[in-house]
Amino acid sequence: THNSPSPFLPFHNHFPVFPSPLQYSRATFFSTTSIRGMADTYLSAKEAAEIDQLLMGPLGFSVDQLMELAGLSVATSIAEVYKPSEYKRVLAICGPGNNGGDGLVAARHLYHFGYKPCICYPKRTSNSLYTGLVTQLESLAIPFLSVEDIPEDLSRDFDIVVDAMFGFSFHGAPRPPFDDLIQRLVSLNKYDQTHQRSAVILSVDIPSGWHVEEGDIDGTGIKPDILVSLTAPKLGAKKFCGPHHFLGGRFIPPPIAEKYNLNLPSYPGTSMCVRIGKPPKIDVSALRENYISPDFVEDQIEDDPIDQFRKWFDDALAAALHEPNAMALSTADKNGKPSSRMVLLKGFDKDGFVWYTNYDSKKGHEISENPRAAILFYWGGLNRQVRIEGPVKKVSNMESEQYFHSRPRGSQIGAIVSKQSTVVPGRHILHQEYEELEAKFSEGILIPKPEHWGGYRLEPEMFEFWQGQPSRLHDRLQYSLQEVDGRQEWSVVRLAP
Ligand SMILES: NC(=O)C1=CN([C@@H]2O[C@H](COP(=O)(O)OP(=O)(O)OC[C@H]3O[C@@H](n4cnc5c(N)ncnc54)[C@H](OP(=O)(O)O)[C@@H]3O)[C@@H](O)[C@H]2O)[C@@H](O)CC1
Ligand SMILES: Cc1cc2nc3c(=O)[nH]c(=O)nc-3n(C[C@H](O)[C@H](O)[C@H](O)COP(=O)(O)O)c2cc1C
Ligand SMILES: Cc1ncc(COP(=O)(O)O)c(C=O)c1O
Ligand SMILES: [K+]
Repeated sequence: THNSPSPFLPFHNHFPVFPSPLQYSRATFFSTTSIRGMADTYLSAKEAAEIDQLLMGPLGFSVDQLMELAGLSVATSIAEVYKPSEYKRVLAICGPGNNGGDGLVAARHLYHFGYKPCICYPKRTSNSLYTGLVTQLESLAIPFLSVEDIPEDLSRDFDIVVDAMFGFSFHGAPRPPFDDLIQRLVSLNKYDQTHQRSAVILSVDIPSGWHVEEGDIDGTGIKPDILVSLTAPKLGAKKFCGPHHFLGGRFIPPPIAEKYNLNLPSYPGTSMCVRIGKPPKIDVSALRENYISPDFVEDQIEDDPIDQFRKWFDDALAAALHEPNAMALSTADKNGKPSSRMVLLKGFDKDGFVWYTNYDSKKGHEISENPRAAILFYWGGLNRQVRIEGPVKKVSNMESEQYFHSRPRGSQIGAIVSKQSTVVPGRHILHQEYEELEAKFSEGILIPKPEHWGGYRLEPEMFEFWQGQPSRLHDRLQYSLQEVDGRQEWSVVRLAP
C-alpha cells in the first residue's frame, strides 16, 4: 500500500482531544479511528486485484455478494448527498466488467430508494450473474437505453449520471462506444447558458478513462462530483478533487486490512458508506430541505393533545429516530432573559411532561424565579416539530426518589458528583470524585439521591403540532385551553406557516 500525507493526513494527526460533534455515531465515539473519515491508504491496480482474488478465494466470498454490497454502497452514497426529491432521474452507464455490475446493482437499490433510474449497458455478457441483474431491473420496468437513445446533452434528461464503465482493471485508451460516452460526461458543464443545473456525475471506484494509478493524467478526463472508492481508494483517486469522496464496500475482514495495512475510517452506525477526505465546502445559505409529508388536517387529529402527542411520539419510536425523547427546554430568569438546553423527557400523561435535573442548575434557578417553560421536540426524520408551553412545578420527592434509583448506578453517582452549571477546574476533578464515590457505594449499597436532584413537570397550556410541507406551506395545528361553560376545553386553530 502507498501511504501518503496528502490529501488525507494520518489518523493520529486528526484525532481531536474531543471528537467533533459533527459526524460521530455512538458506535464510533470511542473508536481509535477518525471521527471525520480520513483514509491514508491507496491501492495500486495490482493490489486491488489481489484483494479481489483473496476475498473470492480463501476468504469465502462470492462475486455476487461483493457486487451487491458495492452497489448498495454506491446507492447509499448518492442518497446521502442527492435526495430523490430533487435529483430523481438517474442514468447508470454500465461497462462490461464488475464495475458495470456495481452500476446495475446500484440502479436497483436506487429504484427502491425512490429514484427513477435508466440503464445504458452497451456491452452485455452472457454470464448468469449479469443476466440475472438485467432481469431484476427489467422486472422493475427500468428502461434500458441504447447509446443512440441517450441525448447528447445528458443534463436534458438526467439529474445524476452514474459512471460504472470501468474500474481497477481498465487499461489503455477507452474503446468504442465507451470513448464517446466518456466524452459526453466530460462535456457536462456545470451550468449551461440558461443556468439550468447540469447533471451531477458519480464515478464508481475510479472515474472511467482515468489511469487507475496516475489518475486524470492530462486533465481532460471526467470530473466527477462524487467518487465512491470501493474497499480502499485506488492510487488514481489522489487526483480526485470533487466535493464528495465516499468509501464503500463494508466487507473487509481483518486479515485483509492487516495484510494491506489498510488505514481506513470506520463506518458510522449501520451505514454502507463513509465520507472520506476533506469535508464538503457547503454554502450554508443554500442548505435547505423541501419537506414532503402526508396530510395533517383538522379532521384527523385527536381532541386531546396528549393523545395527539402520543400518536406522534409512537411514530417517532417506530421510525427509530435517535433519542425521540430529547427535547429543547427553554426557561427565562426573572427579567425575562431566556436560555435553552436539551433534556430527556421521562414521562408524559394528562398531568404533564416530566424531566429530571439538578434543582441548583441554571435552569433550576430560572424555574424558581419564573416558573414557566417551553419544551420543543424536533423529529427531523418525520418533518415534525411539537411545541408545548405552560407552568412548571417540581414533581413529588417520592417520584424523584423512585426515578433516581431506576437510573444506572454510574448516572446516580454522576448526579452526586456534578454540581451542575458550576465551574469545574478540570475533568480530572469529576473523575476523582466519581472514583471515590464508586468505592464508597459498592454494589448493593443504596446510593442516596441528592436533595437538589429531582424532576419537574410542565403542565401544558398550549401545544403546536407542526409538519413540514412543500414550498414552506407547512401544517401548524395549535391547541389552547379555552373556558367553555366554566370548564377548560382544548380548542384547535390552524396557524399560517
Ligand atoms: N473487492 C473489490 O475490490 C471489489 C470490486 N468490485 C468492482 O469490480 C471492479 C473491477 O472489476 P473488473 O476487474 O471486472 O474490471 P472493470 O474495471 O470493471 O473492467 C474490466 C472490463 O473492461 C474492459 N476494458 C478494460 N480496458 C478497456 C478499454 N481501454 N476499453 C474498453 N474496455 C476495456 C475489459 O475488457 P478486456 O480489456 O479485458 O478485454 C473488461 O471487460 C472494481 O473497480 C469495482 O468496481 C466490486 O464489484 C466488488 C468488490
Ligand atoms: C440529548 C441531551 C439530553 C440531556 N438530558 C438532560 C437531562 O435530562 N437532564 C439534565 O439535567 N441535563 C440534560 N442534558 C444536559 C443539558 O443540556 C444541560 O447541559 C444541563 O442540564 C445544564 O443546563 P443548565 O446549565 O442550563 O441548567 C442533556 C443534554 C443533551 C444533549
Ligand atoms: C446531566 C444529565 N442529567 C440527566 C440526564 C437524563 O439521563 P437519564 O436518562 O439517565 O435520567 C442526562 C441525559 O443526557 C444528563 O446529561
Ligand atoms: K467507474
